[in-house]
Amino acid sequence: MSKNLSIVNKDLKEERDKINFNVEEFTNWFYGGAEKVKEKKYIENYFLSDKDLNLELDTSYLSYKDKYEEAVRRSIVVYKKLYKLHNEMGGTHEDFVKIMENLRFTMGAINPEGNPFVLHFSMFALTIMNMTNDEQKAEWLPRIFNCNILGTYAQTELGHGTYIQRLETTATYDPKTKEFTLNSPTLTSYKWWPGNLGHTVDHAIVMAQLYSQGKCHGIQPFIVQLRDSETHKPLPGIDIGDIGNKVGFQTVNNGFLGFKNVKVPYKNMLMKNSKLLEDGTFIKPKNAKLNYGTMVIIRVHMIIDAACRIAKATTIALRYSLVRRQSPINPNEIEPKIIEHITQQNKIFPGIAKAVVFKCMADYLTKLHLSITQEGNTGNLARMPELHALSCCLKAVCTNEDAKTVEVCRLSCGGHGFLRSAGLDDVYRNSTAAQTYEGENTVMLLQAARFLIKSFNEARNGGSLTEGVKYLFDFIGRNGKREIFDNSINGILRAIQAAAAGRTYIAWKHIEDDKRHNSIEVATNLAGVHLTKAAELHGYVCLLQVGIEEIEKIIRNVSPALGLVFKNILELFAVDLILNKIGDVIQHVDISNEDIEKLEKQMETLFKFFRTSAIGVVDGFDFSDPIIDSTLGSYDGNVYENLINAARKSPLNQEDVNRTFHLYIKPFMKSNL
Ligand SMILES: CC/C=C\C/C=C\C/C=C\CCCC(=O)SCCNC(=O)CCNC(=O)[C@H](O)C(C)(C)COP(=O)(O)OP(=O)(O)OC[C@H]1O[C@@H](n2cnc3c(N)ncnc32)[C@H](O)[C@@H]1OP(=O)(O)O
Ligand SMILES: Cc1cc2nc3c(=O)[nH]c(=O)nc-3n(C[C@H](O)[C@H](O)[C@H](O)COP(=O)(O)OP(=O)(O)OC[C@H]3O[C@@H](n4cnc5c(N)ncnc54)[C@H](O)[C@@H]3O)c2cc1C
Repeated sequence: MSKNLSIVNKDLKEERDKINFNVEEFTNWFYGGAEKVKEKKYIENYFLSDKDLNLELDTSYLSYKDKYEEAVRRSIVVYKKLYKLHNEMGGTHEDFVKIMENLRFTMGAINPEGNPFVLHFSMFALTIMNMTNDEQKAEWLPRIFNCNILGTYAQTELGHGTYIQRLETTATYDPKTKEFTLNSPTLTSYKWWPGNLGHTVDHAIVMAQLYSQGKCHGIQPFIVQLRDSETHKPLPGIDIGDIGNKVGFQTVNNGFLGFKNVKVPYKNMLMKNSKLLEDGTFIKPKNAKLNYGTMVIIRVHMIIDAACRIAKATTIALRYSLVRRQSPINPNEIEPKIIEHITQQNKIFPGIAKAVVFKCMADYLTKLHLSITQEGNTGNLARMPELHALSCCLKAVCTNEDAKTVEVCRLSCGGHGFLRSAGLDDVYRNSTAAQTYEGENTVMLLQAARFLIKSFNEARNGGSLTEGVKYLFDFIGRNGKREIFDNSINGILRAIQAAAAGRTYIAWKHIEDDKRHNSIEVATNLAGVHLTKAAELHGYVCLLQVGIEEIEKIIRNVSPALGLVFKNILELFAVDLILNKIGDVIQHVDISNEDIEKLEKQMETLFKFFRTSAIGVVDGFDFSDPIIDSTLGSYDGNVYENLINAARKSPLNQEDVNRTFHLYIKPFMKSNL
């Protein structure tokens, strides 16, 4: 499945012949074991080989409406097969999760501009699983699982996406009728953005301000039916539609939604956290932020998505760079593969290292999320703020890096990178969307910075700190002295920690100084730029720290040859990071010009070593041709044939002369103006 049968370009073959580690061993690590790789390949093939999907059709040439309709048609083909496969596998919940995990990438190949049902299977189902009581689970989960109802997560409004405390949709409870009445009192209270909302789903989790006994009790989740289950017509009082063309996500069917006196039964308020008694008495949850739980889960999931988008983009950029020849380095020699230009290596190799380190972070964060959620289920919510801060911080840092890296990969493919058939545009659109959805990245960094400032205060007062921020003690302990740089991986980590702690101190001091003339809130706003920089640096500390810990474990468990590749990757990540953050480092670390020159030289040495492993690593990401979906990044490297074949499929090329010639061009040319 992963390799097509055409003859591989000789330049690419020559590269693969030189790989000095076992690519399959790397793939097994990336997907969590040989069994998981087998499963992935099976599931991918199971879906992608279905002729009913009609994947030959290039949907990018279709109209907005046709794209959506084709995406719905294809999704239904997939979901029917999903349930068939699930039954064949044994029908357990674990089987379902296994298929869904693998389907995530396959779905990208099937609906490159987004899945019109993605919210049903992610945020809608997750909210019902995590925020309902037992009775509600029993009522809703089977209907959701069987797709008897389809739903989305409707939180954001025209006027508010970030500051969700000020959402305006109201849900007013009447104990006499035991119903809520939902209203959108203003234009800005219209729900705006929820994926799949426009014309696809018939239900939604709606976040609305709960009013009971004359008081507002803040935003609460309600499950609301929006469309008739037979006719799919909007129910009375529901004003609903699609929000129109976007930068990407064209087939996700993001929608708008307004309510006018819509009645919702008492049992439809999700009651695991906050509770409303039938008489209208409100019972507060243990922590008001428990209702934000679905956002936290999705932010955690977004790290692996970022890793995989980078892996895909670097696969395309590297394979292309190994077959594209241009510009002799020595004037009398043949034109080299463009990867021989060291600037090209500088564009692509650090990206490959980021994909690997982000994958380590995704695994770490998934485990942390599980353990903190389990603690939460026993009533211990102490580590919720830590998880919130970490997931916000890494969501922002990883998706920012993701969008930047994917764009650099596009640029590294020169003009051909600008073609849709190169496959980098959809990856970029998804990356840049991820910078905004599930919490805008600046806002996410500011949330993480709140935790950093609190921890800094704690450290100053001799309190205790969570593991990930203990480096703040080192900064305080140095008492104004700079960290001395040493050129080892741990030395680089300490330097980034010193930069993060130093920037946290600058932000803290800024706030303390401003507090003399302003409120703490105003002072915090004025320190905003420092706060976001501190949180960003903290994100890099976490990535490097987890990267070091995880890769040390990996090296102990893989063959020596692959171990060397991992060591090389970790060093690439670390040296690239410190060189990119050198301004911040210089402020807080005793690092000389010679040290910096040494780091720059080290980067060149690392590139030299990685030059032979790079193709093995990207092949090891194991994206099959249908998933990579790129004229420049196919396994065989036959880019020029792929490009001309793709161009010939342009709708304009289906006839020699376009009608506009006779209609407009010829009369214009003959008119003598
Ligand atoms: C697997 C498949 C994956 C995805 C599907 C793929 C594609 C689908 C595509 C897109 C889906 C996109 C879906 C969406 O975008 S849904 C909408 C998402 N919206 C947001 O993310 C909104 C962002 N805003 C917020 O999250 C909050 O407003 C806030 C910025 C966190 C601020 O909240 P607020 O109540 O106003 O809090 P503050 O008064 O500012 O107090 C902060 C205080 O609260 C603590 N806090 C906040 N959140 C949490 C939490 N979740 N857990 C624990 N604690 C929390 C925070 O730490 C701080 O504490 P202090 O002690 O400092 O006061
Ligand atoms: C592709 C896509 C899919 C989406 N899917 C869904 C969905 O399924 N369901 C759903 O409910 N929502 C969805 N959303 C909405 C999304 O979650 C919000 O757009 C996002 O949380 C950002 O909020 P906003 O649009 O209000 O941005 P704003 O908050 O208006 O941001 C505008 C600017 O203001 C700045 N800003 C705002 N507040 C602060 C602050 N406190 N401090 C400093 N700067 C600030 C931001 O940094 C930014 O630069 C989706 C959005 C997109 C783009």
